[in-house]
Amino acid sequence: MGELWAQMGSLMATIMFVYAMVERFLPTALRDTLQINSQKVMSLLYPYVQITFPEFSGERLKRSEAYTAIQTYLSENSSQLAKRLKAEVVKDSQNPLVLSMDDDEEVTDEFKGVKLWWAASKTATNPHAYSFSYYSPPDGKRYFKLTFHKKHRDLITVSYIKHVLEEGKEIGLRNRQRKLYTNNPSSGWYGYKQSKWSHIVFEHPATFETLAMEKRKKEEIMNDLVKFRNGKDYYAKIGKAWKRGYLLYGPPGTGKSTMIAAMANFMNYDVYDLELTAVKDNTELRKLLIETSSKAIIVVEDIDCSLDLTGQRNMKKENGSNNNEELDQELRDHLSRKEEEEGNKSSKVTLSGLLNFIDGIWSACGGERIIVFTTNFVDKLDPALIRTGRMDKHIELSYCRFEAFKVLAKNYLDANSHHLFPTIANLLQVTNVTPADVAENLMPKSLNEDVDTCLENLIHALEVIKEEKAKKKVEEKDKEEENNVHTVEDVKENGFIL
Ligand SMILES: Nc1ncnc2c1ncn2[C@@H]1O[C@H](COP(=O)(O)OP(=O)(O)OP(=O)(O)O)[C@@H](O)[C@H]1O
Ligand SMILES: [Mg+2]
Repeated sequence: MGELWAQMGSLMATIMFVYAMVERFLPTALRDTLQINSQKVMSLLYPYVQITFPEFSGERLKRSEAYTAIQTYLSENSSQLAKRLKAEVVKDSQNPLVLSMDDDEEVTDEFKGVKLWWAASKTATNPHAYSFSYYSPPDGKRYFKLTFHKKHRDLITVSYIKHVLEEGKEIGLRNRQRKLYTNNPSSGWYGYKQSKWSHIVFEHPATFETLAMEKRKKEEIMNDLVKFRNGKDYYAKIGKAWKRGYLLYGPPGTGKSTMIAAMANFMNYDVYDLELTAVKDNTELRKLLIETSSKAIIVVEDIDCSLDLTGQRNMKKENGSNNNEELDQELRDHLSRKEEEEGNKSSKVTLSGLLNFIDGIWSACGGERIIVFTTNFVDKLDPALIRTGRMDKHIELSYCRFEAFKVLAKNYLDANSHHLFPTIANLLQVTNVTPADVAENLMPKSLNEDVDTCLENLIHALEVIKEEKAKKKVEEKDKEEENNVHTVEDVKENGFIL
């Protein structure tokens, strides 16, 4: 055995010596030929292809999207197989602790029957280069290495990598923490902390299940949303931008804002709450649109109050305090200056600007976006704004009827049925109360209030409303009759013959 080791040692020494001689004395051209041929021999002996995906490519500024997507893909699909895992706290993720494979760990994957190997590695840094330095050596550059047999080159480079990147992005979007954005006034768009939108984590708990609404109507909206979500290819086929507009209208407290939150939770989308009065002009509006991401709901609440879409602002000006004769000149001047200032400050977004925002050429950028407008007065809106194609689906949220009440009773009291339900059903048919009012009455106000007390409270409130309504009706009838009598007396007095 000792002899064998001695022979091995001398063989190695000879090889090293020959290699050094070749390096030193062989002409460069000959050396290159030798190298190419040796690589050919190696590739015959080792028929595998390797692709590396570095964490930072080029300038070390931005993490490579491909690296992040691969990491997410591998965390979800292969981390169960890895023996050594790395735990990272990832910001903006639903589950902040994400496990991924550790450095120098290898996992296998399979694609259409082909086996592949993924390894997480790190380039080594030379510690001697930092031996006299105050700083510790930097971490090596991380990368993923994909290895597969060369006969599957086309399948892997064309289909598999695309599949991994798409799936990784999809998982990332699914696991991300959703955000609620609101637009900043343009004075804050530039400078050190420039941003057009500010955000917080979106945590509204509303769902379609808790939304008080007729079941049929609810299902119709959910089906519409699902169809939209799965419609990427369809929209491309018909040559339409992948977006859909919803107009939610109804009296205050009927659940328009709640429905938007339910939609966002159902679709797993971010919400951009656009405050139009803070947008100076159409150009700013377009810039804001460009900065929105895909998989988002863009909301404009109370559209009738946000913009001069109805000619209201002019009316307000005409009736303004400046016309008051009693005001002295100085005060009038002051008010007119102030109005002018406000006019300059306020939004110059026009109807055509908003229409362009919804379905102009720019609106197609980003894709997969829902635009929602809400209003209390649908009749006040310009028909151009809500025509089909812009606002594709009009949803009326109305007063609370029995079916909606049952959802609220289940949400607030865990009551699926009760002997007081029929009384409530009858009362709801003759009173126009909003789900917000019903919800308020159903909510227990103290620890002593049980289901019976809450339902009785609601019945009492509904009866009061019913009585008031009846009283109002009688008063209106009396007034009408009184007017009729006056008319008859006037006619008599003026000598007309009936
Ligand atoms: N359909 C509903 N289902 C469940 N809860 C509702 C519903 N409508 C109203 N509510 C309750 O009433 C509150 C007010 O509702 P919401 O803010 O959604 O009304 P809105 O229609 O947006 O009113 P506004 O026109 O004043 O903006 C909500 O917090 C919710 O608890
Ligand atoms: Mg609202």
